[in-house]
Amino acid sequence: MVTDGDVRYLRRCGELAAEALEEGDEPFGSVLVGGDGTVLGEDHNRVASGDRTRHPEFALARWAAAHMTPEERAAATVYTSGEHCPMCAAAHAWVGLGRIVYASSSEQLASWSAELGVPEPPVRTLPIQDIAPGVMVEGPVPELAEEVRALHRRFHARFRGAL
Ligand SMILES: Nc1nc2[nH]cnc2c(=O)[nH]1
Repeated sequence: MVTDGDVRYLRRCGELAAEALEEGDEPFGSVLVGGDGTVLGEDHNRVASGDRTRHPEFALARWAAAHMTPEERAAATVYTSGEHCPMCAAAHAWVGLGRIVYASSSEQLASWSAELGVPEPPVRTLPIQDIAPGVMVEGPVPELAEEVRALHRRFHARFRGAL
C-alpha cells in the first residue's frame, strides 16, 4: 500500500526529476530512505555527462553498498519518479536493498515515448519484478504519474535528439 508518507517522498522525487530537466538530463529523480525514515540520499539522472549509466537509482544502490550494512539496506526504501530500468533493478537487488516505490511505471514511459516518437532504448523495458523477483515493489501512483509524464514531454520538446 502506498501511504501519504510514501507520496511525500515521491513528490520530492518529482522535484529532483524537474531539477534534472533544468540541467539537460533526463527527468528522473530518486530518494533513499532508511528503515527509521531518515533520508539517506537523493539524486537525479545525470546522463547529459555522456555516461548513460548515470541513473539516480544506480548511484543510490552503489552508495548503499559502500555505506550501509546488509541489515540497513534490507530495511531501506528507494522512492523514484520512474520505475527502475533493468540495470538499476539488478543493482538494487545485488546490493540487497528493500522496498521500491515508484510514481510512474516503465510500461507508461514506453507508451509515452512511443507517442513522442522517441527511439527505442538500447536496453529492453521490463518490470522490476522480471529482473528482481524478491523485491517488494509498489506503483504506479496515478496522480503523480501524470506529473512525470509532463516532465518527459517537456524534456523531449526541449532536448529532442540531444542524448
Ligand atoms: N528509472 C529510470 N529509468 C531510466 N531510463 C533512462 N534513464 C533512466 C533513469 O535515470 N531512471
